[in-house]
Amino acid sequence: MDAITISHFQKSFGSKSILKDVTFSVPQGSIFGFAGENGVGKTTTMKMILGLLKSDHGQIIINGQQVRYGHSVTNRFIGYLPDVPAFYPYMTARQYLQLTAAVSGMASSQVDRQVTSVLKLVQLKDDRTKISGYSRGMKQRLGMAVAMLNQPDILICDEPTSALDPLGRKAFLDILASLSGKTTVIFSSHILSDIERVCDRVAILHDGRIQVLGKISTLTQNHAKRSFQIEFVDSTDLERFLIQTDLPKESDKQTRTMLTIQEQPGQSIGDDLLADLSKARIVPKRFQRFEPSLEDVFLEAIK
Ligand SMILES: Nc1ncnc2c1ncn2[C@@H]1O[C@H](COP(=O)(O)OP(=O)(O)OP(=O)(O)O)[C@@H](O)[C@H]1O
Repeated sequence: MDAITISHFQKSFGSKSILKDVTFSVPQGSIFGFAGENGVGKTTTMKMILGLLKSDHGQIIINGQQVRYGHSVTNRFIGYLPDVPAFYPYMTARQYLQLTAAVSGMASSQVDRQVTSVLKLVQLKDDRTKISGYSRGMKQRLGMAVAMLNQPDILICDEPTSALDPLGRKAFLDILASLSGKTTVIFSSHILSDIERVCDRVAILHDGRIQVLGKISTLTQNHAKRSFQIEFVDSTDLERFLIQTDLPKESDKQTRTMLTIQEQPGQSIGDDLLADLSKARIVPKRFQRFEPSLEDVFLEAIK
C-alpha cells in the first residue's frame, strides 16, 4: 500500500513552470529519497504535500485521503522537519518538546513518556543544556524529535543534512535509517550520496519531471554502467595487454599506465579481463571494480 500518491502535478510561479508533470508514489514504511538540484522544485513539492501551496493541476492522496490546499486534515498523518528548524534558544530540549506537545493538544498523561521516547530516538541527552548551546547537528536532531513527537505515519524532511558536517550528517542519517519499516520517510536532498546511504527508493526531479524512479538497488544494477580500472606497472605492460585483449570498443587509454573499461548493463567482463591479464602474464599494480552510484544513474537518465 502507498502512503503518498502524487499524480500529474503541475505548478508555475508566474510564467516560470517549475513542476511540469510530477507523478510518483511512496510505499508505506519506505525511506524515500526525493532528489534534485538546487531550485528544481523539491520544497515546492513538499509544500504541496502539506497543503500549503495550491497546485495548477494534479492531485495528492495521503493514506487514501486527498490533500486540499489550506485544509490540514491529511497533515495529522505527517511530521515535518524544515531545513532550518527554529526553537526558543533559552529552553532545554525537554522544555521545548513539552511546550510543543501542549500546543499540539497531546494528553498530559502522555507528554513525559513521549518526550522521553523522542529524545532517546534522536540520541539527545535529557539534561539542562540550553538549546542555544546546541550544535547545528543537535538542532537538526531536535527538529526531528519535534516532528516525531506525535508519532506520525509519515515524516517529511526537507534538505535536513545540507548544512551539517560529516559527523553530524552521519548521526542524522543513522537515525533516519532506524525508522525504516516503522515510519514512511520522505527525505529531500540534492546530495545523492546521502540518499544512497539511507534510502531504499528514490525519485529524482529534473526539469519539472521525475527522471529516475524506483528501488535504488535495482536502478544501480540495471541502469548504469559498471567500470573497471587497471593500473599497470609501466606503459609496456599496458601495450602488451591491449594486444592480448579484445576490449569493448569504448575502452579508453587514459594515461600511459592506466586503463578504464566500461561494462554495458547486463554484461560481465571482469573474468575476461583477469583471463587476458593472465594470458599476457601481466601482474597489474591495481585492478579495481567500480560499482555504479545513484549519481551515475542520474547522469545516464538526463543525457
Ligand atoms: N513563492 C514563490 N514565488 C515565486 N517563485 C518561487 C516561489 N517559491 C519557489 N519559487 C521558485 O521555484 C523554484 C523552485 O524552488 P524550490 O524552493 O521548490 O526548489 P528546491 O528544489 O527546494 O531548491 P533548494 O534545494 O535550493 O531548496 C525556484 O526557482 C524558486 O525561486
